Amino acid sequence: MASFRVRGGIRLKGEIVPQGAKNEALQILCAVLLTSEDVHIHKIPNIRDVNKLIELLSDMGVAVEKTGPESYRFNASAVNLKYLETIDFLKKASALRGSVMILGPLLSRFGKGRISKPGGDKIGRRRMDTHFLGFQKLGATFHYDYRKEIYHIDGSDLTGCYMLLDEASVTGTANIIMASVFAKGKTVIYNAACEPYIQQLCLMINRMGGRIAGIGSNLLEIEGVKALKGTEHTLLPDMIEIGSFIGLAAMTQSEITIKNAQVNKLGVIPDTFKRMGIKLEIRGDDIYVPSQKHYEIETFIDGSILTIADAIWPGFTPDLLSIVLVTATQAKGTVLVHQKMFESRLFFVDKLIDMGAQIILCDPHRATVIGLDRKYPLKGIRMTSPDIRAGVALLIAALSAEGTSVIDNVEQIDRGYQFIDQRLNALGADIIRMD
Ligand SMILES: CC(=O)N[C@H]1[C@@H](OP(=O)(O)OP(=O)(O)OC[C@H]2O[C@@H](n3ccc(=O)[nH]c3=O)[C@H](O)[C@@H]2O)O[C@H](CO)[C@@H](O)[C@@H]1O
Ligand SMILES: C=C(OP(=O)(O)O)C(=O)O
Repeated sequence: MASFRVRGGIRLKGEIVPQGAKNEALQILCAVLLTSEDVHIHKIPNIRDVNKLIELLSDMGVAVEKTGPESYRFNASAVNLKYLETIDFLKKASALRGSVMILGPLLSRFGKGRISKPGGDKIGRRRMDTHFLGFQKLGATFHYDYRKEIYHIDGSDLTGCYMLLDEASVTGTANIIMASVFAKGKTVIYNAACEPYIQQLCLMINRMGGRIAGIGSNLLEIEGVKALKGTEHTLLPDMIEIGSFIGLAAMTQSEITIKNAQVNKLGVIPDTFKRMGIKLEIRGDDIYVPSQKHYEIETFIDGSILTIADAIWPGFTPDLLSIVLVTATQAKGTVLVHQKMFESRLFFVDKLIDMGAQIILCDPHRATVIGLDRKYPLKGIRMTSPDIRAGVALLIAALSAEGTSVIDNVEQIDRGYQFIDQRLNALGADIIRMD
């Protein structure tokens, strides 16, 4: 288990380029299974979850060639379906959440798929009903082996249909889109997730010869095609990393320019941080965050306490609420953070409270933060990173704190943030990785 030793209280300065998006990468990598031709992908982040998925694809027989520092070429013309029967496959697939999205392409191209219960953050119940209900509507049969925790899916003759998803699941929507690209006739998916990464997946499939309409909305229409060809695809910058850098800059009074942020794809993220009083300047496609001693959280127009809550896109992503929460600890004012989607994602606040933050955990979904307005700095402590985003929230807290902190279990952070210690040290931070 690796740890970070962090000396806090240093102001950072400089430019940082966001990595390619983790959650887009996981969808796009699974989509290489849809064709026997080459798929060339750029801006692939060098992070644990993505590397594990690439390794899994390679073990499945996908030819993987690294063509540049952040580029890979994939060819899935010789997928070894026998590998899906092995313990090794089940073990590797269950190491991350994103692996669940190999099911859709396997089902549509080979008529069957199999996967063990996927991993990912332990942030509450993470059901997958939407995925399997969608596959079943297309005509697939589904079987769950409770004892072994293995999902089996079969269906060589999928037929397009109308379906209203029970919830706008992100990975569920990606899976059903990929399952339906070769289905006979038209598939209509209503209540589809429509975040930029899903849009990117649809655009990529259309470049491969797919016929998806309604991209960007929650009503997708997919005309089945016989086959898909190869393509080239560049991932978007990671919006969660961008939001994390905004919070980091505010907390540490740093002057940071986030380069090439594709600002028009960030939805309400910049405005949400602005409502916390953080000054941001959009300069071309960069986000400039000046060094700010104070930032004051707005109230609602009627004077009541601001609530920042997650919602499906175009709402505010749940993956940034831990960052909002930590950033609020040094703001002036009060905010209610409402994590509606996940039920175990706010428990990390006990570490922030130990550091001196004023937070009331109202219930598993809601925490009220009373900002300290820098009257007292947080104090460095030893802590463990419980999940990827809480891990980065703790890192931000440690960077702003007085004294030294140690964060254990930083493998959680490495799941989603590429060389974060080195990249922040390049801006002046003092983070030492201890293996
Ligand atoms: C690999 C990947 O891409 N992971 C992301 C993906 O996970 P993932 O696709 O697993 O998450 P889902 O969108 O399925 O659901 C997330 C949570 O929100 C709940 N829910 C979802 C939709 C809805 O309309 N109502 C509702 O309550 C679900 O029950 C679940 O508890 O999307 C989540 C929600 O943006 C992100 O936190 C994860 O980082
Ligand atoms: C929850 C997350 O990841 P995963 O779905 O892979 O667990 C996340 O990226 O914040």
